[in-house]
Amino acid sequence: MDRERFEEHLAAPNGRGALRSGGHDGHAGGALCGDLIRVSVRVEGDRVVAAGFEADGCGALTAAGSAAAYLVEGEHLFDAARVGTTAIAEELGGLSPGKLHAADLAADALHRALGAAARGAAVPFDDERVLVAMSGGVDSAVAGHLLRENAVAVTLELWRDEENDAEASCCSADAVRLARMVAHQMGLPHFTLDLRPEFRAGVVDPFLAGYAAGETPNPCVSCNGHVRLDEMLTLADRLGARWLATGHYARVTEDGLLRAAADPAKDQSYMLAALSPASIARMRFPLAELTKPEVRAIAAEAELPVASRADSQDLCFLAGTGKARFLARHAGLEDQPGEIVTASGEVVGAHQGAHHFTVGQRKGLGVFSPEPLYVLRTEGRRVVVGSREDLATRRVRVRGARLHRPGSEVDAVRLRYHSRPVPCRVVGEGRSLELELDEPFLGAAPGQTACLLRGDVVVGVATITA
Ligand SMILES: Nc1ncnc2c1ncn2[C@@H]1O[C@H](COP(=O)(O)OP(=O)(O)OP(=O)(O)O)[C@@H](O)[C@H]1O
Repeated sequence: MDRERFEEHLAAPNGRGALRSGGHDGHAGGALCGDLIRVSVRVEGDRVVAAGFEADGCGALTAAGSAAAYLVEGEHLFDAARVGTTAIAEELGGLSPGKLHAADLAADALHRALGAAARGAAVPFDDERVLVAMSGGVDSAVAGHLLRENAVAVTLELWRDEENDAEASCCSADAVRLARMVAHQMGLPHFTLDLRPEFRAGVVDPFLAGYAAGETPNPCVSCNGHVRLDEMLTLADRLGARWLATGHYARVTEDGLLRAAADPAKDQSYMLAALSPASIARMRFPLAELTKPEVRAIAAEAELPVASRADSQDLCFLAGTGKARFLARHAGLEDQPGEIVTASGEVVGAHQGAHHFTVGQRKGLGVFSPEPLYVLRTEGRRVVVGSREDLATRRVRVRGARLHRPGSEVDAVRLRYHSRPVPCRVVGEGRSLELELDEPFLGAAPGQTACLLRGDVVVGVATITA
């Protein structure tokens, strides 16, 4: 460690107290670690014209804030967005492992400030440039790697609360740091975009309302369709990027519709079903033709530090919490005991709360029966169960339908993320439709997405209704 640069930054910090107003702020640290830092930048066009910081903590934090402000002021926005923990530590002549935390916090704050400022930036348009959505997972890291010649990276902060529900998930600060490190290792500019208010209003609140109304909502479909990809496309405009790429497994047809990925086991077109054709026209899915083992092999070959990182398993905001606790905390959906009854009204058991059940559910009913029993529906506090035959349906009503092709072209529907498409016919017109299925389907749950297909091409989307 070379103390000289460190001491210089400490003795005469660059930009300390600067930009109390007129810039965009990013904050990092908190009560837990005892260090707090604000970094501010003012961006005009494609340049960082001013930078400043304020730090409350150890000397290393002040030096790191000063280094961050010094490294980005006067720089092109993309060069500023290439400054991370390593560059800050290097500017300080190297930091001991104990002090590296200060550089991490300064980089966190800097990237939040750059992300906020980027929403008002105006970088000249480049037909080849692609904004890559990097979550800190292996899929999007490989997407970034494959497009690295023309890529700029962004990571979204979607959810964080006092009890840190999602500390292990794609939305947490750790995942943002990891994504930033991977992007910087590839030489890419990286931005952190704080979408917590939009995510709360557009995804979490409707999710909570859906459960409160006895439905089983599909938050990832609405997040992709109406929140995160729209916001990233707007950012792409600001950063002069024509394209937006993600690590989803999906394809785009020549006439601009979504199509299932080459690997049916990984296909995520269902999760993207609510994307508008205008958005699809700007999307790139570099993993479209790959299998997961191929993606991991590319990551290992390129020595990406996330090559063996586990896939995400749950909704990002539920990680570390579980649905029941989340619903109790955020929607006040406390357990309310009730009866489990058959369709004819016979009481066959008891439960702790109807919101724990989904139409089609078989496990966890706690009812002894010679024949398997399934949840048919919930009625207030009562959970109605029945046989497989009772559950099977050949008619499904949907609401909020949006078709990109005439209804007569729909030949199948996927009624759950991992279920097989069922051949069907659309009856009716407008936003409320009926689907006549060629074969019975078990467990069409109100609130879930109905992904309307022609072959393996997504030609429409709707929500299953009661
Ligand atoms: N917080 C985030 N910030 C930026 N992009 C994200 C974020 N979360 C997800 N994405 C984008 O959406 C894609 C699909 O997200 P999903 O949550 O399904 O993760 P995944 O399939 O486990 O992918 P990955 O391995 O990249 O995390 C990701 O590959 C990434 O491009």
